[in-house]
Amino acid sequence: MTKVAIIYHSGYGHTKLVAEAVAEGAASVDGVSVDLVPVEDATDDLDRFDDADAIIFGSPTYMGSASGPMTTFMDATSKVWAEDRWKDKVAGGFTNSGSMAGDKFVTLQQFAVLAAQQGMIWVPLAMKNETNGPDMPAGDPKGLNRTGHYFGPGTQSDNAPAEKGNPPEGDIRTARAYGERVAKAAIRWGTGPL
Ligand SMILES: Cc1cc2nc3c(=O)[nH]c(=O)nc-3n(C[C@H](O)[C@H](O)[C@H](O)COP(=O)(O)O)c2cc1C
Repeated sequence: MTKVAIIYHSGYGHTKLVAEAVAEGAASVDGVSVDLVPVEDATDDLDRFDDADAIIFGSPTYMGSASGPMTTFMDATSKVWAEDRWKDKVAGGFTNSGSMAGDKFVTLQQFAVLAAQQGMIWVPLAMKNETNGPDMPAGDPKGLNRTGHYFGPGTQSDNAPAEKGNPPEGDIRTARAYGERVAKAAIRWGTGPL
């Protein structure tokens, strides 16, 4: 069994919906089990991820960076770093925010740098923005990767309750596809030392 952990923070529920879509995509791959963990349960229980083959980090973008609870978690992983415990695990990340851009890229970069410090193997989204062709207007909520982030999903929700349609279906589909991609990458990368 290949194990994919998704560690996320969500203050108001929007990023949680994205995290659930990432989990759904990963779980759709044969032979993959998923551990979807709110960051509040992860920071003091880092041993939980010892046997994960892939770890995906998710956070809303708050004030142009990962949220406070997520950066507290990131600091706590220095214990793991000191012992190289996440070295050679596959890594990924996603963020959700209110604006189409909203400085989401900073949050994705934070996750990629965390992965690099931990010696992990980062998996980018590898998905074209479906909404800049002639068939769909830029940013169409039905489109895949409509915010044009390549590091990982950069989804957008309106300042309204988190529910079906907010974030919109295109972003949820993008998140599902990313979960599936990271799970497949974990299978390809393999589980044991060389
Ligand atoms: C403290 C705070 C800071 C925010 N900063 C940003 C920001 O820098 N860029 C942005 O696009 N949206 C920003 N937003 C909007 C949130 O990213 C947006 O509401 C998101 O959906 C929240 O996700 P959550 O429901 O998972 O907490 C901010 C919201 C809060 C509460």
